[in-house]
Amino acid sequence: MAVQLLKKASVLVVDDDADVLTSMAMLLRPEVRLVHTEKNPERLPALLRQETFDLILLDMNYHRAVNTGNEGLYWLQQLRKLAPTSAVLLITAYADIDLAIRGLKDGAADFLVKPWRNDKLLTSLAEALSRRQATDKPINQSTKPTPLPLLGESTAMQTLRRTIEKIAPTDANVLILGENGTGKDVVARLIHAQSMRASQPFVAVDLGALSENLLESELFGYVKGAFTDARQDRVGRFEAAADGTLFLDEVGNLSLAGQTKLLTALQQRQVTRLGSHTPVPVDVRVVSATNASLHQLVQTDRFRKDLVYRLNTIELTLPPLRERGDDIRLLAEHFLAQYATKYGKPVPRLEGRALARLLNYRFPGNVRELQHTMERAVILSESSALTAEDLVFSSVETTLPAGLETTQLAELEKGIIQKVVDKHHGNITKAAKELGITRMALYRRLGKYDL
Ligand SMILES: Nc1ncnc2c1ncn2[C@@H]1O[C@H](COP(=O)(O)OP(=O)(O)OP(=O)(O)O)[C@@H](O)[C@H]1O
Repeated sequence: MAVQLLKKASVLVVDDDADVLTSMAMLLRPEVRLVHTEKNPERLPALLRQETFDLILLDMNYHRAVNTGNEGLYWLQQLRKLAPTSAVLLITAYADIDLAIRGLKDGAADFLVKPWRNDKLLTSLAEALSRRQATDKPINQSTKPTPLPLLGESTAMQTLRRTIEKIAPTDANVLILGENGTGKDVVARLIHAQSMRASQPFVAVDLGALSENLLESELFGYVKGAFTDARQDRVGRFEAAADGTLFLDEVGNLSLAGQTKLLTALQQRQVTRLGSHTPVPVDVRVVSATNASLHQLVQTDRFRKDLVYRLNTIELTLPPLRERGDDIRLLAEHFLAQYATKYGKPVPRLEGRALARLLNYRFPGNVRELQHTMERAVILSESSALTAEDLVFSSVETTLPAGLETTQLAELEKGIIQKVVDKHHGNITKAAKELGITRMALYRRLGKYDL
């Protein structure tokens, strides 16, 4: 049945690598009804106005843009508007699996890791088609992926959920603070889903991943001819989010120049595309998030106070996972069940010593780190019980002896930072990633400890 579906399917492959397009076309042509390849994603709007495809294979990395894959996420969002009935499969490099998972949350049907296995690719395509038929409705319908649940029964999480219920419908701008992986993205989506704008777009922009010169064109768009590569008009994220919610992630990473541009757009409630002189009014609700201490950045003149006031009409702070008590167990069991289902295994029982290890660990990467730890453990576990040995943490584990003094803690932190930075030969981005903190936070600590 799945094979028959595939035979009738029309497939669009979008990748700026001509070799990939050629090999995809060769592989797919005998298996499907029609294959169309496209090297330039900018041409998608025109193409999709004329033709519909059952499946779209979308590469996540484009060489022309900064290689963060966000170009891929951007096009995924566009595809959900341009081709809401198509199932979109992402093609990604192994290192970008997190991004692909984000893509799944944003409505992609599945993802494939390069280099792909041909049989696996065909199976994924067939499965995406049958899922699409089974639901009998567009897979990527509208711009509203169902928000993920915000789990947790700790007092902090219960209060947070009540606050979200209260503030979501108010249209006030919300600033979400919290360490990496504490659930800021989940909260932003929940606010949108519970707001009056829920049927309108939710558009996320990762400001931490945008270089200074891309910032304006990404946020405000451009008109044809604004710069060499601007071959046609393109809307920016502000306009794409019109009447909906604009989620500014990692807002603490904005340069001062970027802050001024953002503030002007928010104050005037309008944007001017690069190369144009005509401002366009836009009505967006802004939800922003950062793991930096914005207030500290304000004190040291690295973040504009007036911009903070624009963003933080309501301020939410997500507690680190290590302060959420029994939520660690609750979330661990949730992820165990989730990944056991995903990988077709029976749900393993969490052994007492494994739980103790989880409760003792600091989780610098918070819920995301717990999630990855559980996924890895499910994949690797070979018995019905998950033992302490099955847990592999992605950063250095520190079991703190009782009664440890603050100075000792600082020494310990210094030692860990030194170790991880050395391990990555001074590569701050990689070291910060392993430590589960932002680059800025790592720089601050390097300064603090004189490293
Ligand atoms: N309370 C929660 N319940 C269930 N899943 C959660 C919860 N909090 C976070 N997660 C999951 O943990 C992962 C990380 O969450 P999220 O991306 O929202 O964190 P974040 O604070 O935005 O991270 P970053 O600062 O790195 O952007 C996601 O997969 C999310 O679904």
